[in-house]
Amino acid sequence: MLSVSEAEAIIFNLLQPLDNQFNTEIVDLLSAQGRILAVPITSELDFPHWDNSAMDGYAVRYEDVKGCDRDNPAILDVIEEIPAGYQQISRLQPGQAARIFTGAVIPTGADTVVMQEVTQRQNNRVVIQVAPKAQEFVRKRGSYSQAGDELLPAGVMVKAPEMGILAAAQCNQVCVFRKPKVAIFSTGNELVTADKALNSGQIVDSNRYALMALVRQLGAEAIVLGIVPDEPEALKEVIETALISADIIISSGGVSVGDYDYVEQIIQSLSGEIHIRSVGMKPGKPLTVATLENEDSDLRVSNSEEETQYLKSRRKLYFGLPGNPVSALVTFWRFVQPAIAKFSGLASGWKPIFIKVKAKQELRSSGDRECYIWGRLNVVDGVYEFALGAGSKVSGNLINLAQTNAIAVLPAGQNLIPAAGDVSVLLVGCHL
Ligand SMILES: Nc1nc2c(c(=O)[nH]1)N[C@H]1C(S)=C(S)[C@@H](COP(=O)(O)OP(=O)(O)OC[C@H]3O[C@@H](n4cnc5c(N)ncnc54)[C@H](O)[C@@H]3O)O[C@H]1N2
Ligand code: MOO
Ligand SMILES: [Mg+2]
Repeated sequence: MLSVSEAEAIIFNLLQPLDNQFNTEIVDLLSAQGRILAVPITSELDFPHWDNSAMDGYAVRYEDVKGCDRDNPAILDVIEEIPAGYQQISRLQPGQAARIFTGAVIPTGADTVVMQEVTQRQNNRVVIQVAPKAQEFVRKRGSYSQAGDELLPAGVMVKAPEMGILAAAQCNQVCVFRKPKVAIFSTGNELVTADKALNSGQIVDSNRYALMALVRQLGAEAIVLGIVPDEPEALKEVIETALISADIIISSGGVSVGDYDYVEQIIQSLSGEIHIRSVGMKPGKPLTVATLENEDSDLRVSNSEEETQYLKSRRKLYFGLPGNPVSALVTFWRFVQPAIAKFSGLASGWKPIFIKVKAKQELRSSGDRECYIWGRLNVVDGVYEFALGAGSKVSGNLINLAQTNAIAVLPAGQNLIPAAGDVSVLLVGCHL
């Protein structure tokens, strides 16, 4: 059985991330939030665009004010007022000052700004009793970045600061990676949708809803293909459908050793290659990972020869998650989430995030497999602490998974972490 790190390495190597030759689209700036930049962003603008004032005060010539103090104040004629957005009229001559406000253009002839708090106004003259440093409170043109500098690299997800930077650079059409298309379906005769009455022996296909939420949370497009009965033909059809429209396929259920677990068999019948059949982890042992040839609908339209070759070279990644709801979510968080994040074009921040924290309670595991115990990461007196989730830690117990934001990891061979001991936890529900 593969270790978790071996399985992770196999998955990350199988990934063929979206690239900026065939997998980009142009979106309006307002629709760029949450998208991933496909090309670096530069601007012809300098930032700041011109020398401007960092303070409300007076624009002066340093020569006129250097060395002044309470006994020898500098007294200057105030020749005009320059609020932000105003274009000055006259050039500052020796012995002159201009009233200036934060953000306003530094008038020609001035090179320093004196804060108004250290001045006294006397009609149309200003008395300055504290000598500033040369060029103090002047935001020099181009001091943040120069025309042509890279403002944002490719592979960055557009969040609030990046939205501001794109706007400041007047990047109104943004080139981003297209969204990953992730097909989701569930397998099992016992399953019904949430809106159906439950007959005896039936349960709701809760995995679909949870997995759809996780896929969307990553900014990917969820293609929900519903419930597939435990019939080989039905499963084959839905996988073929998924192969046409999706980059990544996620199924849950039917990957264990039961007589109705057909996923592996059908993947092989579609000449898929199975790379992972099970992993030494609990929960999540029966995880199945495969690749299948590209039956992309794009292949049918007349592409350029180059694009056809490109599409043919792109295999589809298949994750057969275990049916147990907690197993499905834990294997998603541990493997599928970083895989989709890397596939989506993120240059960094896609790897799973583990942090070392204190365990609030004693943590136990069988020790035979790498054990994932769900719970919550809380901040107690400014320090992260991992608190166990409620209820029995069995992989069918979805109900007690509520509010989970972290999963404690006990490596194989370690079956106990004492209360207040150090534990490594996997952050879930967020990625940097
Ligand atoms: N003899 C053995 N039996 C099992 C083994 C084993 O090694 N030897 N592995 C166990 C482990 S570990 C897991 S995990 C499960 C996984 O089995 P499957 O992936 O084949 O899942 P199913 O059998 O189809 O379902 C398992 C369980 O989960 C419920 N389920 C299934 N799909 C959904 C869904 N979409 N939403 C909510 N719940 C779902 C299903 O009703 C079953 O209760 O195998 C163990 N068995
Ligand atoms: O993989 Mo199972 O999730 O140990 O129940
Ligand atoms: Mg089964």
